[in-house]
Amino acid sequence: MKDMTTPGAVAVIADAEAYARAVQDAVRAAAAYYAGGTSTLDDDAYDRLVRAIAEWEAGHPEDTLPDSPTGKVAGGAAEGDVPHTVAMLSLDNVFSPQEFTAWTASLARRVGHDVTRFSVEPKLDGLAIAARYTEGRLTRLITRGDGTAGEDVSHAIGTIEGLPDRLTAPVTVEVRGEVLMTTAQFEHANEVRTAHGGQPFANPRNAAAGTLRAKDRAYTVPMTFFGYGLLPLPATEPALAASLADGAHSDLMTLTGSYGVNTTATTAVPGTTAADADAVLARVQEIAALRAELPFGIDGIVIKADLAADQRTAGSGSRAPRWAIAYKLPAVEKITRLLAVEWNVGRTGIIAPRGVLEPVAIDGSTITYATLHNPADITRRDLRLGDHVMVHRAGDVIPRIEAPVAHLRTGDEQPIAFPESCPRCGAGIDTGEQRWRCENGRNCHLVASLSYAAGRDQLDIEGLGHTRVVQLVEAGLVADLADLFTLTRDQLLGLERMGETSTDNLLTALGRAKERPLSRVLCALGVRGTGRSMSRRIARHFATMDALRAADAEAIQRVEGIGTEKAPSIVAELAELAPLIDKLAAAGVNMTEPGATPPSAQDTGTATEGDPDAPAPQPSAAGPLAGMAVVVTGAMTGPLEKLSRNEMNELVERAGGRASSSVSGKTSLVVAGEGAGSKRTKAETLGIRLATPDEFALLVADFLDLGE
Ligand SMILES: NC(=O)c1ccc[n+]([C@@H]2O[C@H](COP(=O)([O-])OP(=O)(O)OC[C@H]3O[C@@H](n4cnc5c(N)ncnc54)[C@H](O)[C@@H]3O)[C@@H](O)[C@H]2O)c1
Ligand SMILES: [Zn+2]
Repeated sequence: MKDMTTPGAVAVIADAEAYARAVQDAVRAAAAYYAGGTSTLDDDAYDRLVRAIAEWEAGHPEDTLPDSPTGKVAGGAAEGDVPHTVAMLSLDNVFSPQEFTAWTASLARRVGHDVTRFSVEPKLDGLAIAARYTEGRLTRLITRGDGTAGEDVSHAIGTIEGLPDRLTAPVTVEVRGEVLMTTAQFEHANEVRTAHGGQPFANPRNAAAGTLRAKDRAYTVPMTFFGYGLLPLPATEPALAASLADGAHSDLMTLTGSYGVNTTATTAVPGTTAADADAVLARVQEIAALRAELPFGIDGIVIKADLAADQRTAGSGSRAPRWAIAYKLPAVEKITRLLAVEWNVGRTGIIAPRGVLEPVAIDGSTITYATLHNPADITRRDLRLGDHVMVHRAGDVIPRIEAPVAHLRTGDEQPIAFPESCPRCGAGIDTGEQRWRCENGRNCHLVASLSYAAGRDQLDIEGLGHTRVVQLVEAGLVADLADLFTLTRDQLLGLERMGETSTDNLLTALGRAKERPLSRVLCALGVRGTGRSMSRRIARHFATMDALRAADAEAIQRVEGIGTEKAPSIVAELAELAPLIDKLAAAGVNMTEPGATPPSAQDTGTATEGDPDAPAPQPSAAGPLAGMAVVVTGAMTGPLEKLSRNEMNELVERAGGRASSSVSGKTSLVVAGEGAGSKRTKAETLGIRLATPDEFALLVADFLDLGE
């Protein structure tokens, strides 16, 4: 049972000792939950635990512990010293239309006839409170406590919207209802609380519970009340007392509203009445559908026999009335772990953190990401990597991380690193606002793609660094890759810090870039799923951009490493890039791969002849590496010293081989330079041919200076 505190752990109780521990865990969780602390369990986990406890108790009634949560209001975790005149009970639950229909049938048996008037109200997710009015004046606020007595929280009078200090009539009555925080109130409360150095609350319910019970706080934060009960007090005027005792629930709510108190009737999903189970279920669906848009949380729908006579006949148990039921909606909050934080750059340059979660099922879908709003929010909530976090997801709303469950920290949690430069384009970050923004703003994406295209492994345009790219974009001279190649001398000279020499150097570099092989151009275009080596393979296979663009998905699949999934997306992306490719070609950019020949008609996939199962044609079947899979590892020396790993791979492919990064049984040759480690060892174990950089240079000597 050690796992009991682990969220999501399924509780199966094996023996008396495990049972005792389960009871203790549940009592501790409930105590935190009702006091506004952070429970280490989400509601589903708590409910599972209590169900397991109840199951064990059913088999061992004589061993049931007195502090067991079963059958008690608030699981026995709350208490108080102000007695209630009438017990304040909890509610039993149903989870499906079938269970609900079964409940109405059992209710009908109890009262001796079909109930023909139900009230249907949202189940507000806050905490129950009794508000005592003496001659129209609010005199006392009491929590539900253990159901028979609650805690006096009158200090909160005046901080709860919808619960006026004075009623519109001088009546002596008790209004019962739910105190909650709306989403807006919750956000405000957490801001105020953290500004005072406190830990943020996990969720609005938690915040309402904590706020209501806190005395002598340096600040107050507003909450909201919605009434769902009206009863007489000992001092109530007898005629009123009698009419309250006999009033239908829905009529009492109308009366409560007329006193000036908020009721569920004033919510976006007002309480209504329904004549039978089908009508109730239809209303349940309506309320459930609106859940995600409500300005406050609901965790279900409460259905009550509306007429006082039916309520009286049905009666109540020790924990819940028999004339009312909660139709529970799926939990929208679960506890899971925060594994990593990613920083995504949006269209306008906003840099937003996103939490990567240990996958968790919430309301039928598996959640793996959740928004973290902004960096200030992360700091404010003191979130760390590895933290258990409460994740909230309702409807189609983007899941969000609410708060860390600080109790579950092990000490291994790590601080979350904030980026120092834009993760997409590398520019500085404007951190002046809550939401961080790339200094390139809307140009971020363009700057990033141009900088990438100009990079050493792509078009290798010397002198076109990040700053220069930003300058060109900001001056409005370049709106896409092709614009680079039509820049004029005058345009460049017109830029700040751009003298004659830099201008001429850049123009020369651009001229050289136009001559790069097709593989480099493809890579520069940044087609998804085609990195450097894939671009090389495609270029060698098709030899010309025209041949490539004429190819359909089937033809593209003939390139080794391109499967049925990648092929169509490459075709689609090339079609999307068509205007840019045309523009590049018109600007004089080379669109052919030296040394390669276009596939013959039967290889384009459009022809009907040829064996469709034939293996992909090997690139440059003639080279010394024809048909070989080559892995390069370690530092190159001798004539190969200056070559980057990418250039080495290009060399391999020019010589007819296929460059690969990992050693396997299919590897034909491993070029092992200085400091080659595990790949060399693996090659030796597998008996794969090894070559030193010098040996390899000799082998491919004819192809060595073919490049740029
Ligand atoms: N996470 C934890 O550690 C933990 C611990 C204890 C309890 N819980 C959760 O609390 C729930 C059980 O709590 P409970 O017994 O306090 O209450 P409940 O939520 O099951 O139902 C009873 C309560 O519903 C409220 N309510 C809202 N709208 C109402 C309406 N229109 N009419 C009447 N009542 C309305 C009242 O406050 C009433 O007391 C479970 O869902 C459980 O998961 C969680
Ligand atoms: Zn950027």
